Amino acid sequence: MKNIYPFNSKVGYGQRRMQMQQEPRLVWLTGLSGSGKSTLALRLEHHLFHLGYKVFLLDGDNIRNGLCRDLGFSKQDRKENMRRVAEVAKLMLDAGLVVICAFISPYREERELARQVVGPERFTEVYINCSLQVCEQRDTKGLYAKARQGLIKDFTGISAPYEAPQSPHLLLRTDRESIDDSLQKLIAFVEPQLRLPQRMKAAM
Ligand SMILES: Nc1ncnc2c1ncn2[C@@H]1O[C@H](COP(=O)(O)OS(=O)(=O)O)[C@@H](OP(=O)(O)O)[C@H]1O
Ligand SMILES: Nc1ncnc2c1ncn2[C@@H]1O[C@H](COP(=O)(O)OP(=O)(O)O)[C@@H](O)[C@H]1O
Repeated sequence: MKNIYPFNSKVGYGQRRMQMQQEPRLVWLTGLSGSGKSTLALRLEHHLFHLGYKVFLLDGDNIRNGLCRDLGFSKQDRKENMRRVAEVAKLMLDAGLVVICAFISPYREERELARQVVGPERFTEVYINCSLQVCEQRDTKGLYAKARQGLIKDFTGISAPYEAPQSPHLLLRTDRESIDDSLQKLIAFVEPQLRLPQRMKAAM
């Protein structure tokens, strides 16, 4: 790094958490296209918002419409996609927010990079596990059909790899349970992680 002089804010991280009354955390949803990432992420965001949490969702399709519109789906581009998203998520966590990320994020190495960028203690990995067969049957956007016809290259699960998490914090079998069941498990796992310790609540 040349001629760059990063500096620290005069506002401490503890002060921000107290003002926001929450533990900033990145909830990272990974899984195949059509596995249920967006469905669950949207509902989790909505639920947490109405409980009073300051929460924001970053979703692949939306981010690729702006910040990452110059990126495709080669391994290199997916890696850059993850790097940018992880850096943005870090800033949002540092500002005190709860962040939900919904990205296929097919490479273990890239998910690990995201974990390191934001700090492992603030990172919760949720594996949205749905068989390729069921995702393909759902084919909510018609992308699998196009991929099978060779109209989309590097399509995850068809012509590009998906490396499943080996020890996710939470695993949801969305091909075997209802949306409500998956959502309840997700909320029950995540929400307690967002509560400030009692002593910090008392300090406000
Ligand atoms: N080749 C290929 N492979 C996978 N997905 C594709 C592809 N081309 C377009 N799409 C659409 O892009 C969405 C995935 O974007 P992500 O940013 O989550 O992908 S990645 O994390 O960089 O792998 C994905 O959204 P989801 O279906 O919500 O996962 C698709 O709508
Ligand atoms: N348990 C479940 N969790 C999430 N989605 C589910 C579940 N069961 C069925 N679905 C359906 O699967 C589809 C998932 O699509 P989507 O959320 O767009 O996936 P992704 O964002 O991973 O591409 C939706 O049509 C949804 O209604």
